[in-house]
Formats: sequence, structure tokens, C-alpha cells
Amino acid sequence: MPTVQDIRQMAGDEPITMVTAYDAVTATLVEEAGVDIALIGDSMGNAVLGYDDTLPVTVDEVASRTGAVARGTDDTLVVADMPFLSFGTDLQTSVENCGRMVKEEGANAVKIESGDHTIELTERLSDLGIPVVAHVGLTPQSVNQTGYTRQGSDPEQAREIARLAREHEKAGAFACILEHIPANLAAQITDDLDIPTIGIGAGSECDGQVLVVNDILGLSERTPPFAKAFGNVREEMRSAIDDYVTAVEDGQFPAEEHSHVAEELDELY
Ligand SMILES: Nc1nc(=O)c2c([nH]1)NC[C@@H]1CN(c3ccc(C(=O)N[C@@H](CCC(=O)O)C(=O)O)cc3)CN21
Ligand SMILES: CC(C)C(=O)C(=O)O
Ligand SMILES: [Mg+2]
Repeated sequence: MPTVQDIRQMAGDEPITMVTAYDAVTATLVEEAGVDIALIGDSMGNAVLGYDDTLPVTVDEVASRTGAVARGTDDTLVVADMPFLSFGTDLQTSVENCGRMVKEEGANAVKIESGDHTIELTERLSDLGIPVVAHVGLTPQSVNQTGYTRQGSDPEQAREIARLAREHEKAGAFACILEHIPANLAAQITDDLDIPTIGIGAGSECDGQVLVVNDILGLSERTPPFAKAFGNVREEMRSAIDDYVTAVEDGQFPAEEHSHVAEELDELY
């Protein structure tokens, strides 16, 4: 399994791949594809739980899915994405929530949407042996403040994002997600940091890339402008379920090969 140290050393080397997974089956496929890091994203809020955004996602929900992904993988670094208000309120509760992912669910690290209020937490977690991935730029848990628009487009905002990334590196983060920021800003942050940057909507100059697996598969109804579908799984699923319904309605399923007969029951009545 790649360790956090292996990932750290991939900065400036071969591109790091990170994909979300929310269940053991998907996690197994993600691992078979050779993905370096599986992220149990709070994007499960819209990707699997039917919410409009990530804010309602609970610690229990992320914990349950983290356990599933950890059981589905051997060789992939498992990172739990800490949901809205599971951290940042007080240090002790934050550490306990993060610790639960590692201690009870098999995560190797946690990811935290970063702000000035997460610098001390990042330091504490790193000291305690809980590796942290930072996350700057568009942080979807702040949707009520920023919406989902691109971030860091003016120099002042851009410098602020770069500063936050640097502060979290200093606090001990081993990687930093850059979301929905200009490619030329992401390139400069990648240059500036020693730890690897992992981009989503942040251009090609990051040390790695991450996407939501539903978006990769072509399963999402709506996707952010920076995502790309590499498959058409939504259509595949729809057509398989359609075919099943038609077969049942037409009496074509189940066929003899899907049924069995116990001879001694022939004349029960
Ligand atoms: N399936 C999925 N993929 C994701 O990448 C993702 C999630 N879900 N859920 C959590 C967040 C939300 N993300 C989003 C969602 C929408 C836009 C988006 O549509 N941005 C447009 C419109 C912005 C606006 O509303 O003003 C843009 O042009 O930036 C971007 C990122 C990224 N994350
Ligand atoms: C897209 C990644 C970075 C994320 O935070 C998520 O899936 O929740
Ligand atoms: Mg997230």
C-alpha cells in the first residue's frame, strides 16, 4: 500500500490519481485500476444520498462508507472526507470525529476543507498520527458563502488561497487539494509547496488529479464544468433495468434456468 510518505514523495514525480468511492464494490474497481488514493467524499451527499449539497452529510454516513471502502481495498490509500461541522467547532470533538475514521473504520488519513480555523487542528492531528489532506480554493461546505463559482480569480483572493495552502503544509498536511481555481494559480501553488497538490478544476500542472467517480462513470445527472465523463454508466444502468422490467412483463424472465423444481412437491395438493 502506498503510505502517506510515498504520496508525499510523488510531488513533482508521476501524477497522483485520486478517485472518490462510497462503497466496497466501487472501491475494488478503483483499486484494480491502479488508483493511488480512494476518497470517501462528502460528495456522497449528492452522489448517493439524494441531497442538493454536502451540508447534511453526517459523521455516521461518512464512517459507514469509509468502512466499506477500506474493506474493498488492500493497496489503496483510504482517505475520509470530514463532513460539514464534524470539525472546526472545538478541537476535542474534531479530533474524535477524525480519529474515529482511522481507529474504527480503517481510513489511513482524513481530508479537511481548510480555513484559518483548521490550521491548529491539522497540526494536532498530524502530531497524533492522523495524516491530513488539506483542501483550498472552492470548498463546497462554504456553498452558502461562495456558491460553486471558481475561486481565486483576483490577485488578493489568489494570494489568500496560496497562503492557506502554505499554512496547512507548515501545520503538517501531506497533500493539498486545489479545487476550481485558475490553472496558472494552481501551477504557482504547486511550485511553492513541497507537498503534492491534487487538482479538481485546477488545470494540469498539479501533482495529481481527483474527480468524483459518478462523474468519471457518466452516472451523474449534472456535473461541474471541470468534470469529464469517461463512460456512459447512467445509460447502461437505465437500459439494464428497462430490459429486466420488459422481460418480467413479457413473461420472459425468469426462464427455466433461473428456477428449480423439487419432484416430491409435484402433487402436494
Ligand atoms: N458529482 C459531483 N461532482 C463534484 O465535483 C462535486 C459534487 N458532486 N459535490 C460536491 C462538490 C460540488 N462541486 C461543484 C458543483 C457545481 C459546480 C458548478 O456547476 N460550477 C459552475 C456554476 C457556478 C455557479 O453556480 O455560479 C461554474 O461555472 O463554476 C462546481 C463544483 C464539486 N463537487
Ligand atoms: C471532489 C473531492 C475533492 C471532494 O471533496 C468530495 O468528493 O467530496
Ligand atoms: Mg468533499
